[in-house]
Amino acid sequence: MPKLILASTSPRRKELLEQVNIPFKTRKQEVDESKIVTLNPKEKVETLAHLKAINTPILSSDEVILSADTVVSFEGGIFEKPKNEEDAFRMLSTLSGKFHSVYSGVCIRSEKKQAIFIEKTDVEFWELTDDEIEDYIQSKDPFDKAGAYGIQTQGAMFVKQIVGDYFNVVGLPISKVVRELRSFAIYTK
Ligand SMILES: Cc1cn([C@H]2C[C@H](O)[C@@H](COP(=O)(O)OP(=O)(O)OP(=O)(O)O)O2)c(=O)[nH]c1=O
Repeated sequence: MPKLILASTSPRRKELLEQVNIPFKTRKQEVDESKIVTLNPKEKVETLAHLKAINTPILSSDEVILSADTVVSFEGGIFEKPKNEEDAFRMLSTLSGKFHSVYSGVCIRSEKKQAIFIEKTDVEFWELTDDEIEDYIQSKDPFDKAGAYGIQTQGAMFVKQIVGDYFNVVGLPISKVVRELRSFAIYTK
């Protein structure tokens, strides 16, 4: 049986694999994300997911590496994790009352083969007041999340509707990941 290695420090990605009962270990990857300067969200998540996968060593021939990258895209701009409170405020006030897209790129690789795919989910936010945004920023929830919100945490209160896979917004389109892992002979328990 091949062994799955999650090349991620994201607690959400770990939880989603646990949720569907796939056995795995984690291995830290080091990638300088600032090197990827493209404004195309699909290209960005695809390149970064690939970079995370190839920067994670395969230590035995039965290992399969899984990595992912998630960004928020709005009117030609890409929102990653906010750098500070001002950055988080800028992102959330820009997304207020509008639809944006969340893109995740996923890369799965073994010694023999590699698969890369992208998933998009559209999210509509209610109109947000400055007070509401400021209170949310004080909770510190935005800072480890692309677009400065967590749909699975307090950021849920901003979401009017979504079109597409909810789990993709959380950072891993888990049902597609499960299907793709089958072609690497990795299965749920
Ligand atoms: C939009 C959104 C993003 N996010 C998260 C998912 C990702 O973890 C994060 C985007 O950062 P990423 O750079 O994709 O991932 P990461 O740095 O957290 O983890 P790693 O590179 O080690 O795999 O934003 C949420 O948790 N909820 C949300 O609603």
